Amino acid sequence: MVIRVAVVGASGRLGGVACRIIEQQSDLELVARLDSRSDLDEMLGADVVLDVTTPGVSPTVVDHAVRSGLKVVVGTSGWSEQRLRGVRTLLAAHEGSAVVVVPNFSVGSVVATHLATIAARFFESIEIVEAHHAAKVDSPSGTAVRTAELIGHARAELGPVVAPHIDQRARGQQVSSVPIHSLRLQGVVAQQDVHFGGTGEVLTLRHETLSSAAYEQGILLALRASARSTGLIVGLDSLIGLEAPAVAPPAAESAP
Ligand SMILES: NC(=O)C1=CN([C@@H]2O[C@H](COP(=O)(O)OP(=O)(O)OC[C@H]3O[C@@H](n4cnc5c(N)ncnc54)[C@H](OP(=O)(O)O)[C@@H]3O)[C@@H](O)[C@H]2O)C=CC1
Ligand SMILES: O=C(O)C1=N[C@H](C(=O)O)C[C@H](O)C1
Repeated sequence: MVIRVAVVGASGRLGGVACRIIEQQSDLELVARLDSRSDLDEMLGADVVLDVTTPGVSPTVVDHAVRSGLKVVVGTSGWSEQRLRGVRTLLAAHEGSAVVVVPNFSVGSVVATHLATIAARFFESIEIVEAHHAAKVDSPSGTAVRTAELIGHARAELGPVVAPHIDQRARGQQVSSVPIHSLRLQGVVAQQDVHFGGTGEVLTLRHETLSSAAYEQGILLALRASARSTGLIVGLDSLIGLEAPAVAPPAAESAP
């Protein structure tokens, strides 16, 4: 079966990558390319909508797609736990729909975040430093927010991390108690370091995106999974054989 895909945000950096690789697949057909001048109804001939827009626009795209009976893959950042709660409510009223929210399409990033959730139990001093290209409009990154949320969940029984002097602006923005520091630098694609401080030791988990080619495999995985799934899936974890993050109620919500 050929999966018909509409890309919203097709004229953007990630949208361009997505359109190119979708067109190279025999089981995917790119049926619509939408940008900021498009009418969202242009997505209606598709089976799956890929949203790669902006954090402000993304909820409208998801809402429109789900209410139109389409499945959605969301690559756009900004989907914190709070925002995901709204999707759960929306999906409950639209049985058969699927929303796959992927904070990071890079497999290495998913593995790094998974490792961070393991390390989180062994350190009470944890901070994230993320760096992105200078054109990125949002901060902290969606990946960093998700990583912090999952660290917070992994430490649910241990309590918040220790973040001294957090009232000082240069100490970062806290998400689930974890301070996040954002750099926006020319020359960078994307990088995230999660630092774990212990007694006489520091563990650092670094993931570096060297080019947008890192997103290609994950985009295809998510598109194919969305077509055969119902409910909410967050992250590529369950699609690459890692245990799905426990932050969202898992089994009842996804059926890939
Ligand atoms: N999950 C992941 O692995 C990755 C996620 N991202 C995220 O994806 C998102 C997009 O990133 P990037 O491609 O760099 O951003 P760009 O700024 O390059 O592209 C944004 C796209 O959104 C479109 N757009 C803006 N407003 C609307 C609207 N109202 N309706 C429809 N389309 C609209 C723009 O269209 P126009 O050209 O007309 O303005 C453009 O095509 C960001 O949130 C980013 O963080 C990025 C890389 C990887
Ligand atoms: O804007 C980007 O470039 C990226 N955005 C995502 C994020 O906010 O985490 C994913 C990746 O880091 C690239």
